[in-house]
Amino acid sequence: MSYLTQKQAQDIDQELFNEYKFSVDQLMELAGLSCASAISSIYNDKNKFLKCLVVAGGGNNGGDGLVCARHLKMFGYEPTVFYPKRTDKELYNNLVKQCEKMDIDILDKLENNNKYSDYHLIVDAIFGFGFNGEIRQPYADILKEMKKVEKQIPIISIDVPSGWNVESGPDNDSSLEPECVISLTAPKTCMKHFKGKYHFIGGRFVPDSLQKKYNLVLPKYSGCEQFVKV
Ligand SMILES: NC(=O)C1=CN([C@@H]2O[C@H](COP(=O)(O)OP(=O)(O)OC[C@H]3O[C@@H](n4cnc5c(N)ncnc54)[C@H](O)[C@@H]3O)[C@@H](O)[C@H]2O)[C@H](O)CC1
Ligand SMILES: [K+]
Repeated sequence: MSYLTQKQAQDIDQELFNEYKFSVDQLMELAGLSCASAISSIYNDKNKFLKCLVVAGGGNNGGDGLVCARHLKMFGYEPTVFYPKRTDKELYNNLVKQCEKMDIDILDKLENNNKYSDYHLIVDAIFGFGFNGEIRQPYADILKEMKKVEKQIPIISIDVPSGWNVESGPDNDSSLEPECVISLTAPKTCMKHFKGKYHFIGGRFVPDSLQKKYNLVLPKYSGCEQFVKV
């Protein structure tokens, strides 16, 4: 199977926008839908897994999380979004509005009466392939708190486990160990270090010609599925 460097992931992303003329909203919708679909294929028992906390960062990974929350709600879950630093751009403002109109709470803070342990699943949509350097606040503290509950509450990371170096993977004691990762387009090289239970590929929007250009060898999607298990 192919693994992408950070630059390859960014190049493919740019090519999808510039040469293939997709808009970011389109790809984000398919990415978020594939994540919610993969999640519901595994964590399908609503008696055990109902309340989901989607932790969203300020970039497109966070946008995927906002879309994923909306689809989780459609699929019968009770998602809440923790969005500590909102990005004031039309795309993200609209995604927030869509969630609010679907009665999904968007929180700026998690407090004593609303904490990680109140949820059955945590969706990590903080950083994807745009992550670089040392983790800055407030995300450094947030990731530490998520780390504390990862043995009790399954963490599902969208595209890249947040805080991992996109290429070299986990690099310190506070690196998350998600139970499930949904790699979008193709896994990044950090996923060679993944030791969790479930790895999916999602984001079914890469045309054959682009797949050939980058020599991507990936598991094949079946039928009309939005995700494929690795
Ligand atoms: N082609 C695809 O596969 C698509 C994937 N999508 C998703 O988009 C992300 C990549 O999005 P991008 O906006 O480029 O970057 P991120 O969201 O990963 O991160 C940027 C965000 O994070 C901040 N940041 C970066 N480093 C740090 C740090 N060390 N400390 C704190 N904050 C940091 C930065 O300032 C930005 O706010 C990809 O992974 C997929 O999830 C698209 O949705 C569709 C196409
Ligand atoms: K992530």
